[in-house]
Amino acid sequence: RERSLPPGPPTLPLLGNLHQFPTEYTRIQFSSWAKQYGNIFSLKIAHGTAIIITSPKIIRDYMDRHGVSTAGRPSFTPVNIVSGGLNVAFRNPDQPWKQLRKAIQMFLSKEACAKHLPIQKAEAIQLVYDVLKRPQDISAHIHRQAVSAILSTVYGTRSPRFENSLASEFTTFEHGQEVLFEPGAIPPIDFIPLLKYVPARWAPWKQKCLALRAQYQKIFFQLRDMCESRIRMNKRNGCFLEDVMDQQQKLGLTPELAAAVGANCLEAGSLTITAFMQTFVFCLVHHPQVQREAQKEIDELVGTDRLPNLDDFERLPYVQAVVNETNRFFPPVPLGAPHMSTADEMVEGYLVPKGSTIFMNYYGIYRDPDLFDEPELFNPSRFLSSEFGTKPGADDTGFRHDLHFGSGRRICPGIYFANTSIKMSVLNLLWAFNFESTENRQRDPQCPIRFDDFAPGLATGPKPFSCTLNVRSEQHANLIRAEYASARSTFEIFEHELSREEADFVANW
Ligand code: HEM
Repeated sequence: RERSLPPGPPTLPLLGNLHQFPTEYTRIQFSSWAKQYGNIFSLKIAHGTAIIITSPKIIRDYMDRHGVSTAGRPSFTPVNIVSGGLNVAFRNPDQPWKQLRKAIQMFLSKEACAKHLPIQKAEAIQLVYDVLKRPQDISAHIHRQAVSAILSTVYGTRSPRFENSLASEFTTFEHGQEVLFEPGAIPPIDFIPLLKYVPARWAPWKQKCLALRAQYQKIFFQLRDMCESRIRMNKRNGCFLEDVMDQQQKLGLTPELAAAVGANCLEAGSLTITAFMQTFVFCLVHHPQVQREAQKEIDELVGTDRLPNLDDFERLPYVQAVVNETNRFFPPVPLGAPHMSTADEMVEGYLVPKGSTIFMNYYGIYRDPDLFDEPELFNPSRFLSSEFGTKPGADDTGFRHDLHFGSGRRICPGIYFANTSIKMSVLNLLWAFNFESTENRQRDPQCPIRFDDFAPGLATGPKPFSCTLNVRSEQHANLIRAEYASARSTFEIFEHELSREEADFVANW
């Protein structure tokens, strides 16, 4: 390691720290190294450098304030193979990135999101209706809702059920990617480029990438073609991709780029929202006192004659604290998406050389005992006594509520869309159900959730868990049924291309 670099674990000749780079649960190893080497430390991966930041202040001062020189992305060959080089989150800020990001921002602006609100609201109603009918399948219902809301708004077609649907096909594809894309999960081909040329038969990672590429083309080209044929047949339903296709020339998008716009929204948006919602349910299942506190607050404001609405959220400080604590306890993208520096820069007295891969260790920040009292405990009340949940006397410089959505020029463009969906779903679920564990293992009552309850992956949440959600009263159940019946007219606009089985399902569900 060059002396000007931030400190880090001792290196071996040629390999650097390559032999120590974790192959899964990278977030845990990074957080433990941060304790040992500080909130900015470095790793040598052959002759490349990785910088790991575990401090909101450094994220603000370096990543946010030097947005241009930290906006690069390290080359990540597996993503490029799967997406044909068009995954916006993994592309350097070149012309196609600008085109894709501009188009995606059109879809996600506050103005555009106002148009998406009715279907987001209807999907949040179907979530509670689905849970009412099949309470033990909450995990599938959450996946379905997240995928279906984006499918409807982007492509104009929805997934009314999870099984044998676009939602399950996409989720299988997405899980395949997630496991493969976690830092450390495959050989370091981008640090040792020679490894790229190992033939597929000796490189399992390559075989997996090629299989995923075939799935990508099937799913996203088919969805784009569906929109195209709707436009040709004059049967538009106002979805975003129809706008993109109308402006394809103005936006300079080839048909492949147009398909990628939708693919990026679906990929970046659905798994992250799902990860948050799964974590939320998991934490509530194991903290009945938090449920009761949140329900008391909701009951006082909303009562039992109506479902909650989005405006209620601003008047429910404890529910807001539950959402903030869920993000702190396990951020959906624990290490963010790696950036790459495009210029030499001095940070906290150390050199961050041009070409370094930079990780923002949100997981480590939120588990830092210097910042949070008993960070391993799920305790929403910490957000009632300080804005960012930090302990008395802790320095909260650089904290913001959207810290875990990234930084600088690459900050997530979907914050508003995601938060709207999360707020509505959290409110509906808390209003309607009591969450109960159905697993037959004893947990420590002081600290019921452990780090190994969570799965590896880039965007991830708890490992599969068993629970059930019981409706709180017959009056709640009746209201949910009535709201679902009213939501049908919002759904119908996006149900013209359902398969016969899906149409039968809708008629009988
Ligand atoms: C809870 C929900 C979400 C979380 C936690 C989340 C988090 C993130 C993070 C950490 C990044 C990387 C930022 C960086 O590089 O510094 C990112 C990028 C991105 N997100 Fe999100 N996201 C969420 C929802 C969404 C939604 C709903 C959409 C769209 C429908 C979306 C679209 C994107 C896109 C397109 C990028 C790539 C931006 C770029 O590289 O230029 N995200 N997100």
